[in-house]
Amino acid sequence: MTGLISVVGGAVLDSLAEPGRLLVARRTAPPQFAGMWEFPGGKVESGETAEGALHRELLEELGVSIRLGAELDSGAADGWPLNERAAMRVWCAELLDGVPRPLQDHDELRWINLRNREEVLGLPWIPADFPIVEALLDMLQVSDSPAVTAR
Ligand SMILES: Nc1nc2c([nH]c(=O)n2[C@H]2C[C@H](O)[C@@H](COP(=O)(O)OP(=O)(O)OP(=O)(O)O)O2)c(=O)[nH]1
Repeated sequence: MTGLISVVGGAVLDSLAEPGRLLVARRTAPPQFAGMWEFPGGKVESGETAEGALHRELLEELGVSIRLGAELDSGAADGWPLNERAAMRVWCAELLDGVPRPLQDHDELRWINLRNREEVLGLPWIPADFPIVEALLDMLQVSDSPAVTAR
């Protein structure tokens, strides 16, 4: 146990097999993150698995059910560091049911084109997310698809 707060995020793709677009969400709170883009998700609750938390968060926040693909490898069991107290694990995912809507915590959702690296990285992401977004872009570029279709 590291004592870190566990956060999970979904890199929701238009297709796990042939990813072309990524669903991103603009936060409304807290003030230091309002207006910034992120991977929809949230904190793992007591008694939940990380994957279970991600399913729950995306249902609550976006009203969708998802199929999980591969986890984006951070090289650490806790995932990607967000700050001194929290780390986030991120999974690729695709929609199974529902049309994403900003039901909670976000005021806008957007499908962005993964092939336009400058546009993706030009969004005002939460600062801690930039290395994660870069790793996602790298993974999707180098892979013809198997890396995101597992599970
Ligand atoms: N969901 C999400 N949170 C992120 C990202 N990047 C990042 O630094 N964070 C931070 C923001 C928050 O401090 C924390 C996640 O908390 P949250 O507010 O989304 O969690 P939650 O939905 O469970 O909300 P709550 O119960 O605490 O109100 O992680 C990201 O890409 N997605």
